[in-house]
Amino acid sequence: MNERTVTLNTGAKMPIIGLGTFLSEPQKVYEAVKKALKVGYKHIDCAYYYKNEKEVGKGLQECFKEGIKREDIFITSKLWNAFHRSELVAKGLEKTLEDLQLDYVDLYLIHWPFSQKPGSEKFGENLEEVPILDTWKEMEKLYKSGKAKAIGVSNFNINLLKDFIEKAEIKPAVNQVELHPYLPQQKLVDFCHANNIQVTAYCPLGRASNPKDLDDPIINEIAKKNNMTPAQVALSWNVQRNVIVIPKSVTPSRIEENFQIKELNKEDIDKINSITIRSRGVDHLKHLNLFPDYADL
Ligand SMILES: NC(=O)C1=CN([C@@H]2O[C@H](COP(=O)(O)OP(=O)(O)OC[C@H]3O[C@@H](n4cnc5c(N)ncnc54)[C@H](OP(=O)(O)O)[C@@H]3O)[C@@H](O)[C@H]2O)C=CC1
Ligand SMILES: O=C1CO[C@H](CO)[C@@H](O)[C@@H]1O
Repeated sequence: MNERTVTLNTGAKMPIIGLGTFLSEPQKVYEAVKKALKVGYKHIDCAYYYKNEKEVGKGLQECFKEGIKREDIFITSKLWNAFHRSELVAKGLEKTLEDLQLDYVDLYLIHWPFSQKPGSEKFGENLEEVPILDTWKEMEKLYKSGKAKAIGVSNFNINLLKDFIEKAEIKPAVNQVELHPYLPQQKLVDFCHANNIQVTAYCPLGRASNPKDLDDPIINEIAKKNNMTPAQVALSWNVQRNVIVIPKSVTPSRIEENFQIKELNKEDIDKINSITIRSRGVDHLKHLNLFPDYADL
């Protein structure tokens, strides 16, 4: 199952499992990237905001020297909220490319659907209004320049996407949102798929949620029965609905474990779908009070 890919609206294939890098300390992420590519990952999820792209880049370059080909690896990065002004979008990507030591990224996402003043590093400080479609126009230019082989969004709900799909010249290839058994957001996933937008699950192990998906008795029972770990069950569940997963780990054994997923039978999938506990771990938008329909995000 770990060899599966999804096809983007550009025709490119995106590996269904990638390595997440948020909160991965710089020196650890360097080792994590090397370990991941060694055990077969072909996809790394990065962001300017994570402040470790230089070390991700170092790890990638070392792997390329050892024979892994750049074109076989799928790299995602994200435009930080402080680079939404038209004149800053290309600069945001340039900084990322410089840090990653790459000529292009395979996918570049608008990280959040709101803007912060230039120079803002802390989430949610110094908000400012920049029309998101102006930012998107610049993203389209990056796509046309070849520096971003595909472009997409993150943390968009159905309402925000509807407007995009209507007005954007180039439609978003991907929407990256929080998805795990305690936050399935099936309506959003279905909407994206119906509109040829692939979906990436962040926090696929429920890192920020409370209660924890990985402690759930149903997930644990299914794991035990199938000789899997709870993490593998949570990842397989998303992959089996064609959702890309980007579990983060800096622990070598977990990096390997998260790549060894197995097909669950329909009965197990139905059981996971019958779980009614809901928990959103990343709920900044609620606190910023920016989107009245946040609940749908
Ligand atoms: N677009 C966006 O706004 C967002 C994007 N992201 C992206 O999604 C990625 C994944 O989400 P993230 O928030 O990191 O959360 P995850 O759900 O991937 O959980 C990561 C946590 O789980 C631990 N872990 C990893 N593997 C296992 C395992 N097999 N068993 C038990 N625990 C495990 C990790 O610990 P350890 O490392 O110590 O092994 C880490 O503490 C991010 O790293 C980032 O790339 C995340 C949030 C928001
Ligand atoms: O990518 C991200 C990682 O997770 C954070 C929340 O804990 C988000 O704020 C951020 O967008």
